[in-house]
Amino acid sequence: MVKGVLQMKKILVLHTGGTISMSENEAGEVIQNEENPLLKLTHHFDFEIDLVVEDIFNLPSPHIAPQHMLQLKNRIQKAVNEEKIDGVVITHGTDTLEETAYFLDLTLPNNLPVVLTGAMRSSNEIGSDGLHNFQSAILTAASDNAKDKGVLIVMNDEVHTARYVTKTHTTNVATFRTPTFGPIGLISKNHVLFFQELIAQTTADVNELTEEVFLVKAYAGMSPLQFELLDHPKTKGVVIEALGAGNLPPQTLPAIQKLLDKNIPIVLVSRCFNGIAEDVYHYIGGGVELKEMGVIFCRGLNGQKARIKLLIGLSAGMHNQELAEFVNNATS
Ligand SMILES: NC(=O)C[C@H](N)C(=O)O
Repeated sequence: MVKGVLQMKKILVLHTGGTISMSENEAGEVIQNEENPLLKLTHHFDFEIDLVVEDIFNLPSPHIAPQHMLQLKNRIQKAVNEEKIDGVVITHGTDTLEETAYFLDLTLPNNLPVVLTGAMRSSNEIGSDGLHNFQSAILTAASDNAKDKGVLIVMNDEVHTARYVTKTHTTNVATFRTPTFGPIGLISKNHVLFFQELIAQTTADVNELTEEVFLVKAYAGMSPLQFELLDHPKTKGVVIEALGAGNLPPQTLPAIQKLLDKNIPIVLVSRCFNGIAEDVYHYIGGGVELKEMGVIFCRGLNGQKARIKLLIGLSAGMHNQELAEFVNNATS
């Protein structure tokens, strides 16, 4: 590098598939492409950022599994160690984007910006949001202010954290929201502006993944049968989206106790869209009783992210108290 000359930022772009890389056919169906249309469109960008582009997968995001997330983590770690990159952008289908983002948030120790984005309208639809979101994600990944903020999601001119963002609408371009406290930043034209940041969390390195961590949702009159069926040698952990502040129908308790007696960790979040689950209610099936039974309360995460956290804790070899503290998500 010549002294006094600013070096161009180098951003690793990993395309994984999703609507952002798809097109609509004549029948109005959204289909996969052999070649990512974004590759042909980047000449529209007028910033000087060196993009190192890789089609790591070409999958609709319902086909993405924790094994793919692990592959992404390993690829990013390799780039950090060997390729002198300044940031990473991952394009991804939106259906499971929050799970991949949170997996990376929990497993990548570095402070480098890692930004995920996607699209709600495919590449040839009127008002397609893919190229714009891609550009915003690149600008964010190249921003010095995006360092040390954990993994970020950039969609529709907003910057959200992997920890608390969620997909809230099936089709609307403003689908990604953080119900608890909103986005942490905004994209205003080509400027990335941050307004708040999260308290740091514990990360865990994983090289292999535990299988069979389940997610179940509670409902009025819930049958204990669902928990009885989970009493299986392959079951490694269960996350329950409980009612309200963290309560369950009383008839489910004996089956849950049986799982706990077998040392299967049971993690509880709320099925509510907003707020945290806590041991507030003291009646049969209330949070106080569930906590006394040994159910782990996970604060503020939704069910799918609590499942990723339990999966990572178990995969990192954590048990009992250590696992409970990791999954609890408490910072005080
Ligand atoms: N908007 C999208 O990307 C949704 C698509 N079904 C996916 O997740 O791959």
